[in-house]
Amino acid sequence: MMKNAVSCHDLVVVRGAREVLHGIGFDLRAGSVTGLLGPSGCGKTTLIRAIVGLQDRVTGDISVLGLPAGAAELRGRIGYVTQEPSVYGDLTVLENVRFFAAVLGVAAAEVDRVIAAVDLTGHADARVDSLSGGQRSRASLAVALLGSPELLVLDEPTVGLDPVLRRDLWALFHELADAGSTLLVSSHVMDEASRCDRLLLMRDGELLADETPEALLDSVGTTDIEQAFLTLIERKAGAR
Ligand SMILES: Nc1ncnc2c1ncn2[C@@H]1O[C@H](COP(=O)(O)OP(=O)(O)OP(=O)(O)O)[C@@H](O)[C@H]1O
Repeated sequence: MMKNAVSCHDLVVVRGAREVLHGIGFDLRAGSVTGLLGPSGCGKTTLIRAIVGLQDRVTGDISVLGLPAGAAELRGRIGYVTQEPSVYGDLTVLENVRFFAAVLGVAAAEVDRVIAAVDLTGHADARVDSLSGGQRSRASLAVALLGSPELLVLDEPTVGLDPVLRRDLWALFHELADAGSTLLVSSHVMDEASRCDRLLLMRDGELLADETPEALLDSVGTTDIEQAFLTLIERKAGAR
């Protein structure tokens, strides 16, 4: 089995007139849930877009499931959920999922499974534009789960969700990882960090940490991820 689902080295990305990622490197172990955490604007979405092969002006190496990021053979092997819902508002949840299953050539039996996985069975016949924001993002997630992709990249999937749904979604992420998928989940909510197998902490286009939550807390002698993040920022400023 492949050890690393993603390997990045010396990743630099320029957007507009600015360099927004400044030489990032890390590996994502296959079958794990990695949290990509950092404040708004630090470059999480840019990094995610580079991994899924959608970002222009990328230099450095990114290997995804053993292939260069963006390779045509990766289509169907990666599920990507953006911050914007990617489902049609004028179709029901069921119609959306059936449509994307047909487009992707995924067995019809998968449709009910992915809707149940995101806990939308009770809303399967509701039009997406009548759902709450959190329900809409779960409908997008259901589509991303079609075909059981080996790599799932989720950009802030828990924004706006209540604590119970957040807990249930994190439980789902770990079930998917236990079944062999690799997940990269971005968030700017630090308290989600403890739910991850591993953390990438970002700030201003750089990685401040690439650790397990426990190792990160130990290394700065705190029990609070937010405090750990602040300490790392101070250490970095002191080292300059
Ligand atoms: N289309 C663009 N053109 C130029 N610069 C951009 C563009 N999109 C984003 N940026 C800049 O790139 C930087 C990283 O943005 P990015 O969206 O990756 O951050 P983020 O960490 O995902 O933020 P958020 O948590 O708010 O989604 C920001 O400084 C942003 O202003």
